[in-house]
Amino acid sequence: MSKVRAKKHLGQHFLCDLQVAERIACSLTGFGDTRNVLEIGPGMGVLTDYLLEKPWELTLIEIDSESVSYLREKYAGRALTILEGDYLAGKYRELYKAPYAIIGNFPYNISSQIFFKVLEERDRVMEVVGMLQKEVAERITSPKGNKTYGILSVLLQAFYVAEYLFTVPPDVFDPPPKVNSAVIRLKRNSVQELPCNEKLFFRLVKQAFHTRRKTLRNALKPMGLSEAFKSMELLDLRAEQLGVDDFVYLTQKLESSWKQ
Ligand SMILES: C[S@@+](CC[C@H](N)C(=O)[O-])C[C@H]1O[C@@H](n2cnc3c(N)ncnc32)[C@H](O)[C@@H]1O
Repeated sequence: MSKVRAKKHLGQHFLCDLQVAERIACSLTGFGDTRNVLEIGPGMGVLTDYLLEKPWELTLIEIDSESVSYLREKYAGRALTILEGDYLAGKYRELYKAPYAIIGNFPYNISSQIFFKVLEERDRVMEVVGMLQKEVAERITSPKGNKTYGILSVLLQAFYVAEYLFTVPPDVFDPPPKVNSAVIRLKRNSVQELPCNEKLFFRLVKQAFHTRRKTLRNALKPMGLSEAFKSMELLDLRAEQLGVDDFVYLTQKLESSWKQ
């Protein structure tokens, strides 16, 4: 089997260090009694080899047809499902009726989009182990008050416990990326539904960080604030100073101020 040619536009940087691959694969814990695992972007299967040693019901989704042919040949006769397609376009509600986990050395050009998709699927996705650019990994796992704290930190931390596991240097990939990478893990928390209008919560968080240097009173102006809402002291702060609970509280207050 000849190797797959790395295609830049698909974010293909193949992991060559088997110890790192094993460490990533072993970071998946099966949290929430989940046995169904979806690997995004398996490439030539460096993580897949280790995942196959575990008791997972494994499905791979890979956009690159050359990789898919390679994988079909490599894993012929093995108990796993290989799908060719774009993870972002997939309908996983049909594929998975039960909870599932996601793992991958993600294509860095779409790693934020992958996590927004995870948020859409949050009622089913129990655990995520992913390698991505270090900068995005820091953003997702950042606590409030940090410069890197942003939209994905708040939205994901509302529904998941986020951990930064370890940093990975560029020289373990072929071809090496220009940036450092990091592996993170998300585990679903016990929040089924936030105690506020969730659609409005998502809108408010995005609006708050849109102009993150402004106080919330100014940043949230486009949402149509009543005088009573504007007088709240919390609005003297900037978005990066607020935790998930503060955003929930603001959402509740904003919605009730519109009803008055
Ligand atoms: C960084 S490489 C990782 C490959 C392999 N897992 C490894 O560690 O060597 C990212 C992989 O994601 C695939 N990919 C890119 N965009 C994708 C998408 N939208 N859906 C599914 N796979 C995608 C690429 O073809 C590539 O194989």
